[in-house]
Amino acid sequence: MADTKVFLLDGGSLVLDGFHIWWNKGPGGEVRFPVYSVLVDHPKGKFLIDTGYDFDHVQKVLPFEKPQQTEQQTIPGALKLLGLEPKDIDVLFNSHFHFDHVGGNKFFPDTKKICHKDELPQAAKCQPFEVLGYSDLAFSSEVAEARGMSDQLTAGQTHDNTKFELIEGDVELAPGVTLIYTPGHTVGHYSLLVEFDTRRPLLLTLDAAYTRKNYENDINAGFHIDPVAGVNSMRRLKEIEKSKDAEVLFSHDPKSFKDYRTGVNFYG
Ligand SMILES: Cc1ncc2c(c1O)COC2=O
Ligand SMILES: [Zn+2]
Ligand SMILES: [Zn+2]
Ligand SMILES: [Zn+2]
Repeated sequence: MADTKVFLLDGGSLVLDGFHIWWNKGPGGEVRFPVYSVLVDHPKGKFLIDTGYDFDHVQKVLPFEKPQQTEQQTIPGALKLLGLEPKDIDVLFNSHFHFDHVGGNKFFPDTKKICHKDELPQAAKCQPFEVLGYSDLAFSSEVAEARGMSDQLTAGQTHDNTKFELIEGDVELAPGVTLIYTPGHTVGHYSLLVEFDTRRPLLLTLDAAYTRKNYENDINAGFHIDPVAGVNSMRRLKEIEKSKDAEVLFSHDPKSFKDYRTGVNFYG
């Protein structure tokens, strides 16, 4: 059987203050960090994990994050680089519903979508300090309506073509492709473990650890719903890293991202 391939779809970058990236630690000052999505090209299908941010949304709602994104760093542009279109994706999984992970969901009306069972109701009725994170609601007409923001929906989006299959706990999406439940950053956050025939596994923390510094020092990002759960999730990921001898990739690490394989380069 052909081996699994993992592509990182470069989604451009954003800016946050260092105290948001490393909560209570810093250092402060502007930090420009990468945003990417993950395409797992598996013999059983093409699985897309997250869809980056929508440039217009960030410009309008979070202009202070100074979005930088070329056409090729949109989801359709990144897929086109691989000779693919949104309709070629079999399953779209959102690690969580922060705006920098759902911005391209609207391109997948006919794709099976999956998320954690608690993430959807949380986005529909979130804590006051989560409003910015859960600010792009165009991934779900149900959530947009619940938050009184149906104006964010594009023409043609309905309950039916924005509905999600709900999961809980660790779930195997396909043989060797495991969603690891890592709550803390959000109630329903997931990390991703991909195992291969011909190389060591990849453990993608996604937002359970923005950077290596967060991960190695058990430092939460400034955005979290439960920092104790967040620390426990990082500790669990380190156990998995050890037991699987996995290569760890972080979601928003300016230093590490420079060495990550993006574009047509893949892991596998
Ligand atoms: C990158 C990112 N992730 C989460 C949040 C924000 C971000 O910029 C702002 O408010 C949030 O909850
Ligand atoms: Zn997040
Ligand atoms: Zn309705
Ligand atoms: Zn993020």
